[in-house]
Amino acid sequence: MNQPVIEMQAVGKRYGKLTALDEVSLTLGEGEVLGLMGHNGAGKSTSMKLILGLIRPTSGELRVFGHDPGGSAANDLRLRLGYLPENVQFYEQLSGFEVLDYFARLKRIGIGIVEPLLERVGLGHAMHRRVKTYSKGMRQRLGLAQALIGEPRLMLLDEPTVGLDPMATRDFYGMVDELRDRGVSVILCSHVLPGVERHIDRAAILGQGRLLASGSIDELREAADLPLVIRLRIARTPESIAEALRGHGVLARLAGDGRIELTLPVRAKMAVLRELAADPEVVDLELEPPTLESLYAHFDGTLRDRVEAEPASAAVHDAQQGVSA
Ligand SMILES: Nc1ncnc2c1ncn2[C@@H]1O[C@H](COP(=O)(O)OP(=O)(O)OP(=O)(O)O)[C@@H](O)[C@H]1O
Repeated sequence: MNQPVIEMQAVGKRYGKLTALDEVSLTLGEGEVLGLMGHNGAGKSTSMKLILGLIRPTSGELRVFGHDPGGSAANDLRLRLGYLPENVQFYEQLSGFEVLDYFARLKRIGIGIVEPLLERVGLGHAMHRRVKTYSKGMRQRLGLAQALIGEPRLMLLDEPTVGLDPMATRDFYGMVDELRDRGVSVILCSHVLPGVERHIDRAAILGQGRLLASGSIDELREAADLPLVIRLRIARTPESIAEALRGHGVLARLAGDGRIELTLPVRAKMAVLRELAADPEVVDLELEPPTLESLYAHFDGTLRDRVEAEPASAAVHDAQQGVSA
């Protein structure tokens, strides 16, 4: 396997007594898109700042393209990184062209890249308009163009689609897909974003600085073992359907749109589908595997369980220490 673009081994970051990141281990390969998810204060921005070399870990080992991002290779590394911060701000009086020209000069990249880059993010038509006239989606495109200066091999995108309408969000993910196709590695940092799962290879879920789960969506689905939902168009009562599928662990209820919603264990999927396919009264059915949102809620729930269990286990530990002392 090629050298990972990012290698985090038991990385910790403390601010005084506060543990912002607690022994987090993660890798990111070339051309991989990772969704870094977590609630407010989970440690997402801290992870980004560590990777960017803006802060140093308190413990553990972090390598970006094989180097310490806060070490002597930091300047070279930054040329290979692109960063789109949350709520990106620009000089409002400048045009999109002038903004990008300014950032290109900071990175010591020739002005010749500015126009093609603005075209690439769909701002060609507005490049000479002042930023203050740009919509949220246009500002976000400009932010992406800024992050793309110098053709970075690793992009860090912080909450990139917050506030974008569905079309602008779709366009934005289209650009992420394009980056992946070019072999660029991407970290999409977010609270959970609807629809993001199609555009990421793996998700990592942080909670209170700990890595609660990481893997492909399929791996997370398997680990979470959440029930599957099947929605049926059929002129029968939920009770009669549950009765017909007895033995498969199926729950049935009438959904708001008149469909019947079945909830069942994943292991019963094929057996239930075969029975439904053979039933002439089933007009239509939709399969709804657990979404990233429900997986996130599941793993975030495990954090709450752990935190609730911890005082008890700590008390047991203290008690045991007391006995042995
Ligand atoms: N410079 C700092 N000094 C002290 N504590 C900090 C500092 N930066 C972050 N923290 C704390 O570290 C924890 C993780 O913060 P971080 O910004 O990484 O969270 P986040 O997941 O990005 O949250 P959000 O979604 O709100 O941006 C929080 O408890 C935060 O208060």
